[in-house]
Amino acid sequence: MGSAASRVSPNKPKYKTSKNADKPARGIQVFIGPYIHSLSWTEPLVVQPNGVIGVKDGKIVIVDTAENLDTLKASHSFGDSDIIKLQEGEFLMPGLIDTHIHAPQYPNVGIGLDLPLLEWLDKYTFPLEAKYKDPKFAELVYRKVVEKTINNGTTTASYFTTIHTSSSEVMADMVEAYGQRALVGKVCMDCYSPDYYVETTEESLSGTTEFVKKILDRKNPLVLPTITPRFALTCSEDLLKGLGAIAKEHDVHIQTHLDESIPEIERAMELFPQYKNYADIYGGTGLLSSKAIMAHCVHITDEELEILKENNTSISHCPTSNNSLLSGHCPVKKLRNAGVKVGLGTDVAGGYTPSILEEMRHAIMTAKTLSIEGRESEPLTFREALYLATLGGAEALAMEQEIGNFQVGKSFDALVIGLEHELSPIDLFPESDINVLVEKFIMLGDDRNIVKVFVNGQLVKSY
Ligand SMILES: O=c1[nH]c(=O)c2nc[nH]c2[nH]1
Repeated sequence: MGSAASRVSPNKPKYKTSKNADKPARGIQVFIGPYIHSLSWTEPLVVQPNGVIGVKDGKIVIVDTAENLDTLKASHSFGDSDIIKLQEGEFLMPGLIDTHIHAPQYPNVGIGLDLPLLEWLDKYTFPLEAKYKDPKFAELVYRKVVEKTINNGTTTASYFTTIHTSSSEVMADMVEAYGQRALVGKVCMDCYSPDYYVETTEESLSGTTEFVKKILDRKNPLVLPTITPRFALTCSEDLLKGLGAIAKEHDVHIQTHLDESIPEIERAMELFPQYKNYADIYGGTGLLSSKAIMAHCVHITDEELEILKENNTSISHCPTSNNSLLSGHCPVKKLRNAGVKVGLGTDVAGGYTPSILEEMRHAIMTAKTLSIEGRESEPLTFREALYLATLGGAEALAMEQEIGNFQVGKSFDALVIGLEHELSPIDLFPESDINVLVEKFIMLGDDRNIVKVFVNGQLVKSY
C-alpha cells in the first residue's frame, strides 16, 4: 500500500479478487511453470518450459529449473506450501513497461484522431488538460487510468500529467495507492500555449521544484518524479535551462517529445534558430542525460541520433500514436541497432490504446511496412517486440538494474499469462507448446489473458 502521504485509496476493481491483493507476500513464494524473458536486444528470447522462480520481500531470489527443485528446497528453506504451480496454458513473463503515457488525456482515448499533432493539441488536448485545475476531476480520471493500465499488465509507466502541481500529486497518490511503479511528471509550458492553459516561467519552475521535493520526500522507491517540459514549442529557453538545472540538482528523470512530426520540427527550429537541430535544443539546455526519455523520434536525423548516443539518452517508440496522428513511421529497429536505448509507449491519447501489448503489435506492423518500403533492413520479430516492451523499456527508463527481466536481485514485476481459462479470446489446438502460447499471446492476447499482475512482489491484479 502507499505511504502515509497517499490521500486516495484503491477501489476494489472487479478483477481484484485475491483477499491478500494489497499485502506483500510474507516469506518466500516459489512459482513453478514456464517462464519467458529477454536477456538483451541481441540475445534470443529465453523460453523455459520448466522453470522455478522464487520471490522474497518483493525480490527475485531464485531463477532455476524444476529438475533442481529438491536442492532448491533445501538451500532456500521452502516447502510445498510455499509453491505456486502455474496451471495448464499459463506462463510467467516480466511486467510491461509503458515509457510514455499522458494520464490526463485518458478521457479522449479512442476519439478525436482526425487531425495531425499540432492541430490535435489545440482542438482536443489542451482544452481537456486545462480541466485538471480541479483535483477532483484529476482523481476521477487518474483512478481509471491506473486501474486500466494495471489491468493491461503495465507494471511500470512514465506518466505526463498537466501543468497543475496539486493534481499531479493526485496522480502520484493514485499510483502509490494501487501499487504501480511509476515516474510522474508535472508538465511545463510557459509560452506559445493557449491563454487558458499556460503558466509563467517562474510558476513552472517553482511548481516543478515543489513537486519533485514532495515526491522524493515520500521515499517510496516505486514512485519517482520526472522533469517534464512538454516540448520545445511550448517552453522558453529560460524554462528549458531552469528545468535542466532542477533535473541535475536532484538527479531525476526527464521526459519530453522530440522529432514527432515535420511541422513540429520546423516550428522548433523557427523558435530556436541558435541551436543546430531539435535534439541540440534539449542538449544545449541540459535536458539530455542517461535518465532522459525522448518520445517519438520519428524523423530523427543521424546527427541527432549521435547526440542522443553521446548523452546515453533513450527513445520511447509510440507506433500507434505515430499512425493515429499521421506523424510518420519510426524506424525502430534501425534506432535500436544504432545503439540507442528504446522502449515502447502507448502515448495515450495520441495512441488510442492503453495496452503495451497492442503497442507491440503496432511496432511489428510498422516495421513490416518500413521493410517493404526498404526503410528498415528487416522486420521486427515478436521476440524483439517483447524485448522492447520489457527489458528495453527498463533500459530506456534507466531502471534495468531493478526491473525488465527475471534475474536474481531484481524486483519481481511480473505477469501470469493464461491462455486456457474460460475468458481467453484465443483458441488453442493440440500440441501447442510454450512457444506457440507466447506467440499467440503477443499477436492475439488481451487483458483477459493477463491473469495476475505483480509489482515488487505485490499482487496488484488477480482474476
Ligand atoms: O503525442 C503527443 N502528445 C502530446 O500531448 C504532445 N505534446 C507535445 N507533443 C505531443 N505529442
